[in-house]
Order: sequence, then C-alpha cells, then structure tokens
Amino acid sequence: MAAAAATLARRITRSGVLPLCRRLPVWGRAARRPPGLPLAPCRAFSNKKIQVDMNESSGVATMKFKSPPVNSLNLDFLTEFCISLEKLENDRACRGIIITSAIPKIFSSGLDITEMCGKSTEHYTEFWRAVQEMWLRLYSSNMVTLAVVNGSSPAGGCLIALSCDYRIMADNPKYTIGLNEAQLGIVAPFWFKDTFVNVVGQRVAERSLQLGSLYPAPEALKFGIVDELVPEEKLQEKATAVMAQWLALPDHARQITKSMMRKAVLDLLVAHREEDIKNFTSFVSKESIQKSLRMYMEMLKKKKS
Ligand SMILES: CCCC/C=C/CC(=O)SCCNC(=O)CCNC(=O)[C@H](O)C(C)(C)COP(=O)(O)OP(=O)(O)OC[C@H]1O[C@@H](n2cnc3c(N)ncnc32)[C@H](O)[C@@H]1OP(=O)(O)O
Repeated sequence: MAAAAATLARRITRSGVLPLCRRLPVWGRAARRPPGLPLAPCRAFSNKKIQVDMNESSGVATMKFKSPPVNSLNLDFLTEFCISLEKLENDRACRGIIITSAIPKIFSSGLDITEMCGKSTEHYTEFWRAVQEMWLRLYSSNMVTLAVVNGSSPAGGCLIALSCDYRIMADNPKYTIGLNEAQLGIVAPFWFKDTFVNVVGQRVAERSLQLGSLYPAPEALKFGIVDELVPEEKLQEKATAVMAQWLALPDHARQITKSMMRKAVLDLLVAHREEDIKNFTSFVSKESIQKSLRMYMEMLKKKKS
C-alpha cells in the first residue's frame, strides 16, 4: 500500500501537480519516539522576520511572523518565508505547520504596498516572482498547514490563511479578514481568486472580491472564510487539537487528496507564471494605479492623526 502510494505520488510529482515539493508522501513519516525515551527537544530557527519552532516529538512546527509594525509582506519577508517553508518541507520529521503572528492584533497586513510604489520594472518582477513562489510553496505543501489568525489579515495576509488546510481565527470582531484589493483600486490576480473560490465558493467570492470586503471575525466565519472562531487565549490549545486530528490520518492519503483538490489551480499559475508577472508589472506601473496606491498609503497615515 505504501509502495503504491509512493509510485502514484512520484507520477503526480512528475506531471507537475506539486511542482515545488520534492518529498514523496510516505505512510506516517513523522519521527517516531521509542517509548521510554525522554521528549525530543524543540529545534528552532529564526531569521529576522519569522520565528520557527519545531517540536520534534509531535512533528509540528510553529511559524510566527514577527515583522513590526504589521507583518507586511515585503521581498525580504517573502524570501524568508519561502526558505523556512522549504526547510520544513525537506525535514522528514515535520508533518505539520502552524502559521501565526507574534505581533499583537495583526496576522499580516498583506503585501507591502511600498514594494509596489515608485519602483523599477525589475523590482516589480522580482517582487511578484517572490509572491508567486510563496503561494506555490504554501498551497502545494505536503505538510498539514494550519493558519491561526490572531489578528487582522487583509489581502495577501488573507491569501496566506486561505492557502492553508484549515483556519482558526481569534473571536474578536475588531479583527478583519478578506481580499480587499478592490478597495485599493487594484485587482486580485486569478490565483488569489481561485484560492478564494476553492474555500468559499463562487458566489461569496464574487461578491466579496467586487466589493473588496473585509469581514469582522464573526462574519468571516459565517461566509466560510475561516473554519472556527476561538477565544484568543484558547488559540494555542485549539491549534494543537486540530493539528492532532489532521495528523491522525495516514500522510499519503491526505497528501494525495490535497494535491488532487488543488492541482488545477496550481497548474494554471505554473503554466502562466511569466505572463502573470508581465501582467502585474504592466498593471502596477500604470500612473493611475500608482496614484491609487499612493492615495491609499496616505489614507492609512491620515487615519492615525
Ligand atoms: C496589482 C495586483 C494585485 C496585487 C495584490 C495585492 C494584495 C495586497 O496584499 S495589497 C495590500 C493590502 N493591505 C491592506 O489593505 C492593509 C492596509 N493596512 C491596514 O489596514 C492597517 O494598517 C492594519 C489593519 C493592517 C493595521 O492597522 P493599525 O492601526 O494597527 O496600524 P497602522 O497605523 O494602519 O499601520 C502601521 C504602519 O504600517 C503601515 N502599513 C500598514 N499596512 C501596510 C502595507 N500593506 N504595506 C505597507 N505599509 C503598511 C502604515 O502605513 C503605518 O505606517 P507608518 O507608521 O509609517 O504611518
């Protein structure tokens, strides 16, 4: 059974379903601790913007965004995120990741708008390739991915949550989540839209995208953007329980099912990556779009005073 699964996974990988995952799914590949031995220590690696703690006995890594003030996704953040994901993906002891924030009240403010303002075409190209790479890695991950949304999560922040297998959000109506690109005068790319549709369905996605809706946590639950609301102080406990439930299944069955569900959407971006970069750079370089983004940034600053 395990051999058949591995063969199937190899075929899937060759046909490009999981273009970025190098590991083959195998039955229960978590490091098993022989009974009687002391608990394996936690390994940790931390760069500037993301703290990663790997619990070797459970096979679960926790990734905490720690890029003040609002965890915006700039080029350095995205690069670090991709490297961390790759390290964990290649670590046979790691079966699941919990993605959360160390910044109070903010999960992530989405793409760093300053990366899309007044820069060169080369910069936009490099930035957009990093955004694509982050999504391709996360959406195609073999690991169980759990978003613990412990603060507001607009646009690119919402995309990270939507790309996970399950979303738990803090039960606080002050925290909002959604793909609000239209409010900035920009358009969510097709793969943001497809990820959203795969979570909430066509109707909710269409209305939310056109209106650029940001939903307070209770509404986000109602529309299926998140799977559960949990009091903030219970998030950790709940995340551990949800992860244990997902990890109770044989890895290969879950992984093959996941790639089957996500294949079409992933393949589309892989096939049109360069075109998508060109679309982004020409769109974002337009003076009208630059003006919208500048106005939005000014509005954010004014809101404070
Ligand atoms: C063109 C093709 C499609 C491209 C796709 C784009 C997807 C995206 O992700 S676009 C980004 C969308 N993001 C947003 O709309 C979020 C904007 N930010 C907020 O709503 C709020 O900042 C917040 C709810 C996240 C937090 O509010 P809070 O009151 O705690 O903090 P602020 O005072 O507003 O912000 C602090 C500081 O951070 C700057 N900032 C906030 N968000 C961003 C951002 N996404 N990029 C760059 N900078 C951001 C904000 O201006 C403040 O800066 P100063 O302290 O210098 O004033």
